[in-house]
Amino acid sequence: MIGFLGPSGTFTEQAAHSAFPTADATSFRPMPSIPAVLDAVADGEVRSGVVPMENSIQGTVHVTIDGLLARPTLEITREILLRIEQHLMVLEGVNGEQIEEVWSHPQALAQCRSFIRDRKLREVQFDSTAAAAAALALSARKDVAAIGPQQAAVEHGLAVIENNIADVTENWTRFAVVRSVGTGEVNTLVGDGFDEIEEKKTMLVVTPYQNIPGVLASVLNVFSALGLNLSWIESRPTRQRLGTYQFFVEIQTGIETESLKRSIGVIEAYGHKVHILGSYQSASVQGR
Ligand SMILES: O=C(O)C(=O)Cc1ccccc1
Repeated sequence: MIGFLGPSGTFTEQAAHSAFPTADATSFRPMPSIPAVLDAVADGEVRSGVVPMENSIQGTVHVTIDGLLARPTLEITREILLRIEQHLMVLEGVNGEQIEEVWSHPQALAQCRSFIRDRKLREVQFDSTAAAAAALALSARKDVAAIGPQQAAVEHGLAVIENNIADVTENWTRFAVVRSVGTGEVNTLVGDGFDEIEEKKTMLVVTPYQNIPGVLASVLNVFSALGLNLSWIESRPTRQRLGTYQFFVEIQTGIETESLKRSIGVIEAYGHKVHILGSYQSASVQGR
């Protein structure tokens, strides 16, 4: 079973199908929210879960990475890159002039900020793009539009009245495939829907021993001293004290690389905690 941020018609559903192209339709299970997907994987209710992690316009999906921090038994096994196109959809027969309010996932709303501001629309947040589309279909409201993928309109019987309404046309989202640590599913590397496989990457969560000045720099210096490239970095509050952070660091090499193992050893010797969140193939962009 593969859990994904549902209902049917989400971008995440496309990412899930692209991660598991040979799985049959009954293997995919829509879930109502990102935490629900992560819980289902942590509880063993589904073997894998697919969630959005980062967007090229809007940045990190904090619900996802905070959810990973809160569930240390989860690991990332794959990343999927998907090109995103946001469309405006309404009930059959409604036209653009009637719209006063837009419904969608916060990331989708943020990607269409100029469009929403120009038209002076109110925003209402939903757990996913397709959840907004489904709610609109049920509500029968003529003053509301949903924002999301074409597929959300198809699945929920809405009409797309405007295409490509995001602020930037080159809009990419990175999704993570997660599973419970040690459940034995092997990273499948070739022939599984990727156009191209490049290199490996490793995601670490570093919890500093003390949040002293320069702690992040000292950790990053270890990677640079050992010649390792970083592809992503993000800090999140520890939730214990204002101004204290944990760091996500994604390194452009696999966990089996000697210099990475050595870096982790040095950082741990400083007294910091290092959690390996996953080591996976770096995905090239899909859908070109
Ligand atoms: O998968 C979806 O449809 C979501 O609601 C999450 C999302 C939102 C915007 C871009 C990519 C994924």
